[in-house]
Amino acid sequence: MPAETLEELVSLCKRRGFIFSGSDIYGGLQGTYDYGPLGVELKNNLKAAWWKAMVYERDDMEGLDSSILTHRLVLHYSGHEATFSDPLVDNRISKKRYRLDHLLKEQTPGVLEAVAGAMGLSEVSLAALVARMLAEPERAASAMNAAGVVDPADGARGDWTPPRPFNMMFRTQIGPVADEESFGYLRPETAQGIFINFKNILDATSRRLPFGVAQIGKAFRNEITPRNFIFRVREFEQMEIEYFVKPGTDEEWHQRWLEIRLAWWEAQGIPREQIQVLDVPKEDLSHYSKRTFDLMYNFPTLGFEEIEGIANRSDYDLGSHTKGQSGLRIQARVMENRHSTARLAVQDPETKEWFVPFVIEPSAGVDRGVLAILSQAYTKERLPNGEERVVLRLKPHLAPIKVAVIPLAKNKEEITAYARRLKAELQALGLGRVFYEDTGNIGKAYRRHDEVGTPFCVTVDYDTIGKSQSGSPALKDTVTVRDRDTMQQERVAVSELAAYLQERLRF
Ligand SMILES: Nc1ncnc2c1ncn2[C@@H]1O[C@H](COP(=O)(O)OP(=O)(O)OP(=O)(O)O)[C@@H](O)[C@H]1O
Repeated sequence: MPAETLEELVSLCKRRGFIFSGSDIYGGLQGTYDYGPLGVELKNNLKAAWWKAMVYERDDMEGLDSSILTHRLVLHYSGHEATFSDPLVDNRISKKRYRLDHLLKEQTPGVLEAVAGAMGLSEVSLAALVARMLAEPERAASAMNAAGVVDPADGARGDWTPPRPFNMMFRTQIGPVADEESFGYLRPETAQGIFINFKNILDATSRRLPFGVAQIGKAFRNEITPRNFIFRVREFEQMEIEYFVKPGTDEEWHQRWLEIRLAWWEAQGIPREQIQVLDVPKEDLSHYSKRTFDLMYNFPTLGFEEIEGIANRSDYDLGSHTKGQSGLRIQARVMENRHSTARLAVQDPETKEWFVPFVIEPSAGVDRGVLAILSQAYTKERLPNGEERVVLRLKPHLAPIKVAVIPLAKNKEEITAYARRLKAELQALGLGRVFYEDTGNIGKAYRRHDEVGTPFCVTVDYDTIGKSQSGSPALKDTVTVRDRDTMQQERVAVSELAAYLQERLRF
């Protein structure tokens, strides 16, 4: 059974070194987290699993690592300067600041209906209500104050300001001269780096449609209220694919990518039934989207929330960034581009006509993925002896530590030397992290490794070195291998150990 509350995960993550609050020793920096010794392994393994399945195992993909610092014009023509904003509202009494849709979601149905009624809406669709409130901010403030919208921080009625859009991009000075012209942005999504490199990639690889470009990297959003641990943060990582297709084939590819991505999450240990596919209502779609499926994972405490969006971005992005827009019959509504130096289009091999490809974009959050995988793997079990054990049932390829090598006696030189040698040999196999564990008694070591998801513990004992009083000489050069999930122990010859582990850890 997955974790029941977010709190138990937060506690495990801190205690065992998966995730720490950012800038913690100076009081913390809201919306930032640091991945600790085990967290960095889990996160790297998740990214490697994505890259392997989405790039190496397909024949229609290329990779990219574009820069985080982004030219202002990229985010101007992408539409982010004008529209990448969330609705912000302040409570004059508590001085707290909220994202309007989040604030409204926390109100009782009665209060919500009263706000909607005062805004002249009969039905309460949150997206429509927020849009109306931003269009008429003064009326919205009166509506909220009259309806008694409460501040979730203290449960008291607030005195609300008119809502206003708040752009979520981090603007930063670039270069030594601090004038109005010398600024750029930290990218709010990795996607734009792919679009602006479309021609470079095409020229370098001679790809033909359909093909995709994959990228993993940091993205930054100045979220109004970062919250829920690593679920909503200001600095996070995305794993994004921009898959370029011929217009007219986009809807079919959109469906195909939905299936591919659900199967991938399943292979990472997230069963299909724990994910709801939300066909995002028209009024909630981003400015570039023709249609979007959100994959919503059933998080403890939070309920169903997005881990990945799969959008049909039409020809909006390449159409926005291309030069010579007028000759390309672009279908999306795009801003006139007066600056681009590249034609981001392809030629139809038969008609010889130039056109702008459509884009299907599966965009997954690494951090939300890590949280979902931890939630799903977290299990509390009652053992036959009445004790409780916490075990992270991670898929072995995601486990931060693949194998722990444990000397039974930490003061017996022959045993520790043997264990160290074995650790080095196993490490050389390239399985991932192999850990030399001599920090406690064997029972404690097993429990520690259960809790962090280590699939195998290998114990070197007196039998291994041929010095057991009761054991048989045949046990020399054998070790016990304990399985995390079944807790069964097997005696395995050291000469066969590499093959034994390789078979079970292959993915
Ligand atoms: N603030 C954030 N913190 C962590 N991950 C994020 C954040 N914003 C987006 N992501 C991740 O990036 C993915 C793609 O970004 P997208 O723009 O579709 O998110 P979004 O729809 O804005 O998310 P939300 O509606 O939850 O703010 C999301 O599915 C999510 O996994």
